[in-house]
Amino acid sequence: MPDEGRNRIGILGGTFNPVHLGHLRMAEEALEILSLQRCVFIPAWVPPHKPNQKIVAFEHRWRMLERAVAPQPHFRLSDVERRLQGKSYTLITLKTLREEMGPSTALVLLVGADAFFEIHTWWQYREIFRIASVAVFDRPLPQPADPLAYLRRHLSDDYRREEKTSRYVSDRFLPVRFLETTRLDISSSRIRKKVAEGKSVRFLVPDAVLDYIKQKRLYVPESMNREHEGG
Ligand SMILES: Nc1ncnc2c1ncn2[C@@H]1O[C@H](COP(=O)(O)OP(=O)(O)OP(=O)(O)O)[C@@H](O)[C@H]1O
Ligand SMILES: O=C(O)c1ccc[n+]([C@@H]2O[C@H](COP(=O)([O-])O)[C@@H](O)[C@H]2O)c1
Repeated sequence: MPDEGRNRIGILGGTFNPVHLGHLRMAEEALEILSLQRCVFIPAWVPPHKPNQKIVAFEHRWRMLERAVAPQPHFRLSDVERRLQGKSYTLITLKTLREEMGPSTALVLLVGADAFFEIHTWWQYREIFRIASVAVFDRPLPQPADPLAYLRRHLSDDYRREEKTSRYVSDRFLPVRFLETTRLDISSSRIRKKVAEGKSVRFLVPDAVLDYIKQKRLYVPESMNREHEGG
């Protein structure tokens, strides 16, 4: 179904371990550039591709997101992946949201370039491109990637660049857009590392998230937490 006249909702899934200003800026720019009604943040219950990573409890990631998202009128938080349990496959999430939101809503999946160029490894990834259009956000990548070659190789060789809109379109799948957005070289992994080393992460996460990290002593090595408890 074409997007015209439908509510357009941005879907930003992630581990959010923790949520940071890169995520929030991504949602803010998506609202503006893509004329979205709102942007929904979806913390993964079990991120499918991070099996060996130490991830803080869903409850902590949720509470940090609440603090980051709640003050923003066009941002929402969804517990759909908590309700679904098991591994958080994006296709299942999108299908569930489509049922919940109904056909008058057009879903726009928001992903960073690092995640996008791995999307061919996601579960039944082709189906994702039938349910949601995709918007890709600039992020420094280890190697330059060619969007058209990638789409043709992994999805359909009829993908082409529409000059007027600069979207990549196909007769079989929904459009994909690469956005020129503010590049913020902020990542959750770098934030966790800094906290573990006792360094400041102020101005990388919202103050309310920083307070939560400090209060719960998240990302601090176990040994230091033991020292803390011991006085
Ligand atoms: N600074 C950023 N700029 C653009 N996109 C981002 C940025 N940080 C995260 N994203 C995107 O947001 C989504 C969720 O990211 P995620 O929660 O895994 O954060 P992360 O910073 O990439 O985490 P980690 O460093 O632990 O891998 C992904 O699509 C990711 O590409
Ligand atoms: O569906 C999949 O197979 C799949 C594989 C890897 C990542 N994802 C989703 O991509 C989003 C970003 O994932 P991550 O691991 O970079 O935080 C998050 O919503 C994940 O659930 C989804």
